[in-house]
Amino acid sequence: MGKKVCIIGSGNWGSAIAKIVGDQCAASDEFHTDVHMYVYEEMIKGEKLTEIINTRHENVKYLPGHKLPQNVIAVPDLVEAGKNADIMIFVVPHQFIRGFCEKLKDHVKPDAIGISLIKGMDHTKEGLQLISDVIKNILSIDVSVLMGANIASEVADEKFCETTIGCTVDANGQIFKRLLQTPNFRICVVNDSKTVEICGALKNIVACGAGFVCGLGYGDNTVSAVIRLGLMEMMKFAKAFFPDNPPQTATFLESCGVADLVTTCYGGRNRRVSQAFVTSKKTIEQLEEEMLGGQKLQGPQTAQEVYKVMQTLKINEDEYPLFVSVYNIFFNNTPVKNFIECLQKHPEHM
Ligand SMILES: NC(=O)C1=CN([C@@H]2O[C@H](COP(=O)(O)OP(=O)(O)OC[C@H]3O[C@@H](n4cnc5c(N)ncnc54)[C@H](O)[C@@H]3O)[C@@H](O)[C@H]2O)C=CC1
Ligand SMILES: O=C(CO)COP(=O)(O)O
Repeated sequence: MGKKVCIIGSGNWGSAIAKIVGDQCAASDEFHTDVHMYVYEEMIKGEKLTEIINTRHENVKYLPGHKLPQNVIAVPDLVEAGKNADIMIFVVPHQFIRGFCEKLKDHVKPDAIGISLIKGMDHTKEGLQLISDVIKNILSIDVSVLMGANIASEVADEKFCETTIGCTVDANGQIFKRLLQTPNFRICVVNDSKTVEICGALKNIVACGAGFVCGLGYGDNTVSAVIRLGLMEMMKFAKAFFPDNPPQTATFLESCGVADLVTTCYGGRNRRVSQAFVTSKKTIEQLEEEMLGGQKLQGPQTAQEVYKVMQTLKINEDEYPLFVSVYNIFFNNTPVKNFIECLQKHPEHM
């Protein structure tokens, strides 16, 4: 019969990954051919998005211009989509994951395994929680992560790229590799799962900084400085906030680390929208609406979550000037021209 795979999410990245998963499941005996994809129902010019996907095999809103394999079946009911799945792929904007898991609770197979493609973090009274831990704690299943330099439209175009799977159970990492690796989507599996996930979340804050300096008219040298100083803050953060899981430096050299930073700081939505935030003087909400057509930014909210946890844990803000500056620009009306000061006074140069 093969393992049943379901995809929870159908945005830009969710749809691109559905292309890969659908093709791989159709071609392999290890996996059941039909793939359920949970789709948040919307009306598009009078038609349900799920009906469009199931008849025309295209997600016209979030990944227009790409055919989805016919064995990818859009399901508007979350519980129905996840029911009976052996493998669950979570790929929704991080702000929605807790609510989704609460709905799925008690409706997933006890021996199901999950993988999170979600880049972001959750802030609770106790501090920061990784998205994989949110899923794990609510659904009581093992959860791996997949993060890398993977702009969805390029992956959907089958342009070569690499990615990183972080797992705590080696056998599960290998199942996900067999499910997801293609000639143009090459996967390295590592066991430093938490660091892989932290990289995926924090690089979005750094990309906002890259957008700011581009919008302010600085050059490539400045973007590179943002990338490097951002990476130093990411590494420090991973060490300080997850002391029980010392990060392996090598993990930052995988696709999930430096490579994803470079990709997102040059071509990602966080970089593009943050640049327009400087040049257009519009709000992030307006720009998200105008530039992304329903897709969701993760960087500003992650900056806010990271800042809140620094306050909760009484962490010295001066240790993370870039993260704090991105937060202050988005949420405290700090003029964006001040962003350069966080680079000029960075502790890395003291
Ligand atoms: N798009 C990309 O290039 C990449 C995205 N990612 C990550 O993947 C995750 C998901 O991103 P995307 O698939 O790009 O999503 P997206 O940015 O396209 O977001 C839109 C999705 O959110 C859903 N949605 C909108 N309002 C909703 C609501 N009120 N309740 C529930 N769902 C709602 C929409 O139906 C749609 O599926 C994010 O954490 C992102 O950082 C990771 C790698 C690449
Ligand atoms: O994560 C991504 C590329 O790896 C996409 O980044 P954005 O969300 O900034 O587009």
